[in-house]
Amino acid sequence: MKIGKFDYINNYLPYYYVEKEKLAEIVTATPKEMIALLENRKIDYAPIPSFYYLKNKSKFKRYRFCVASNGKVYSVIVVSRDGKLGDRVGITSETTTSVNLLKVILAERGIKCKLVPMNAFKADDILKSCDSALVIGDSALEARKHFKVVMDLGEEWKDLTGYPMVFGISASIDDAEICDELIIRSLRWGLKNFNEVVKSAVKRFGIDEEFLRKYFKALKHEMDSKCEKGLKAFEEFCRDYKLL
Ligand SMILES: C=C(O[C@@H]1C=C(C(=O)O)C=C[C@H]1O)C(=O)O
Repeated sequence: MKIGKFDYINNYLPYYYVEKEKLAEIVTATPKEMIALLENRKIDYAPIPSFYYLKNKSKFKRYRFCVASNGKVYSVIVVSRDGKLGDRVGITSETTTSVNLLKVILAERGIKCKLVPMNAFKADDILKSCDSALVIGDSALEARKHFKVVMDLGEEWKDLTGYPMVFGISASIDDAEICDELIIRSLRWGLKNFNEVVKSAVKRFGIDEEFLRKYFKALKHEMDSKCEKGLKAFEEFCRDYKLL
């Protein structure tokens, strides 16, 4: 069985044990690439953007492994030079879920601005022609160092609904329960051996250890009843605003 993994630090902990023990073939890709890999049956199971899952529910089975946060997520953010949103918000080419989440948040807050889809994923590039930038994953972690965070979308969602935000959800076309069991087992191993995983990630990515600990603790990787409610609320908002 081939298992997809987001090419982001946010997938490092849950896959650490599987990769260390070589328990499965892992294929890394961006969230958008992952959809194509799964649909073309190049892989058997993977996290995919939750918005895409909601749009194509009948095509997929879904599982417990997810990429979520109950409050601040740190890696799905709008950044700018002056800390203001401005009129033109450039949207990273990597997102499927978060751009729709941003639409919901702006509409709920009554904020009007132009969302500009970009052919770029780094804040540096997006901010050349936009006032602010929605960035995700590792590019967001990098952007935090150089720009001001205008919004953390995990935090905004929690303020709006009281629920966690599920950004990505594991899915398959054919039955892949066995893959989900493996990743959940690996996730639990990672949480139990948190220090080893953090030390290894610091070495690999050269990120500040204190920040990494905070980041890994903020991420939720296993669906529970609160995440289910969060996902349902997101689906309802998206329907209300005709995004789905
Ligand atoms: C939590 C994150 O959310 C990501 C956001 C996605 C999207 O906007 O489509 C897809 C997958 C998630 O990994 C992140 O980028 O760190």
